[in-house]
Amino acid sequence: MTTTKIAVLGAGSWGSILASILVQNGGQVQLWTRRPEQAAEINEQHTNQRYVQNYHYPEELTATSDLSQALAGAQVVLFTVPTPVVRSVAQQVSPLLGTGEAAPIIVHASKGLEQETHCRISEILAAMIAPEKRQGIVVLSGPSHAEEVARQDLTLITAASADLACARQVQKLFMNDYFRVYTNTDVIGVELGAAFKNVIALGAGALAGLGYGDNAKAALMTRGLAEISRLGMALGAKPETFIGLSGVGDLIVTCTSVHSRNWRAGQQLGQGQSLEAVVQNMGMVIEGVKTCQSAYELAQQEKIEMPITAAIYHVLYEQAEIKSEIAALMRREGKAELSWD
Ligand SMILES: NC(=O)c1ccc[n+]([C@@H]2O[C@H](COP(=O)([O-])OP(=O)(O)OC[C@H]3O[C@@H](n4cnc5c(N)ncnc54)[C@H](O)[C@@H]3O)[C@@H](O)[C@H]2O)c1
Ligand SMILES: O=P(O)(O)OC[C@H](O)CO
Repeated sequence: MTTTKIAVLGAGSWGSILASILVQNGGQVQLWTRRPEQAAEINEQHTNQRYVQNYHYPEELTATSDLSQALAGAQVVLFTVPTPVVRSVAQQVSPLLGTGEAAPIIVHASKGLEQETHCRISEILAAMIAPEKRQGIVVLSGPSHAEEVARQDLTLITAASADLACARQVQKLFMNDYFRVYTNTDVIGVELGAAFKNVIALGAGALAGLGYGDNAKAALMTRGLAEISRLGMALGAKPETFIGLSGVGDLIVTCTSVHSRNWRAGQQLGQGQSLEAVVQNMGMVIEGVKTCQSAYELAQQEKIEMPITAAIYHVLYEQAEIKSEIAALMRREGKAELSWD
């Protein structure tokens, strides 16, 4: 069996742990970080303390701050940088890729929408990397906190692509006894479920920060899923994708786990901290903050009712009080639960 050469771009919590799985599964991995001192820590100490505490990376994992070295001969290129920088990283990557037979499969595992354009990440990658420089584009998504994957807790995710053969290749690369991957062809649904659940998780954290209980959490998740599905379907997603791993699965984990940066950010907002302080103190990406603006604007554009997303937008971008937004949501006129009733 030949070894697959893989470049993982972005050495934060998710990129470094996905790189670790790929090495454990026999891949030859180059992990790229823009910071040479982080590459040195991973190569020499086999740690990445700022992002994943108390974890020892496989000694075969090599990190580099040289992008051309990371990409040399790569058959698979996995983007794991935060959504706001995907475009600029892809712009640096594109000239360094081979063409035809030498073109890699492009994979991404980021969860957001570009704030200014509302683009999904696969749309950004397709725009920045010419068709002859890629075999296909695959999205990896699902309920998966890096901290739990690091301790080899059981994790199930989805590899979605319009090109099912590429999705299957990526599935094979990642599958092992604790990490199970399903394929899906609904790229739009998988990417939108991943992006929008982060917005709802901010709300779930805010409820917890204010002291609300499990009834409120379940209500928010259920009505949040209704919003995600409504907007997702208007944008071309298949409804069944939202009851899968990248939909309700990821919504559950992000709205209920203390590992979630989005949930923790919401909790801190609920406890009265300012958004600026929360973002500054997190030190890691909180995708839901910027994606909330895209979701809000897309809902207006598509004329889709998304009252929870709108309430979160008002809190994040218009300095609304969380309690007044909750009161306004509760006082909305009575509705039928299902839109077809
Ligand atoms: N952490 C998780 O458990 C997890 C799980 C699934 C998906 N994701 C998604 O993966 C993506 C990355 O998340 P993360 O948790 O690894 O974030 P993180 O904040 O832990 O790490 C982000 C990494 O990107 C790097 N980076 C930032 N700007 C950059 C730039 N301009 N050029 C190059 N590198 C840059 C940072 O230095 C850092 O190493 C997000 O979209 C997130 O939603 C995360
Ligand atoms: O820490 P979060 O909130 O970015 O969530 C991480 C993953 O998306 C959970 O599946």
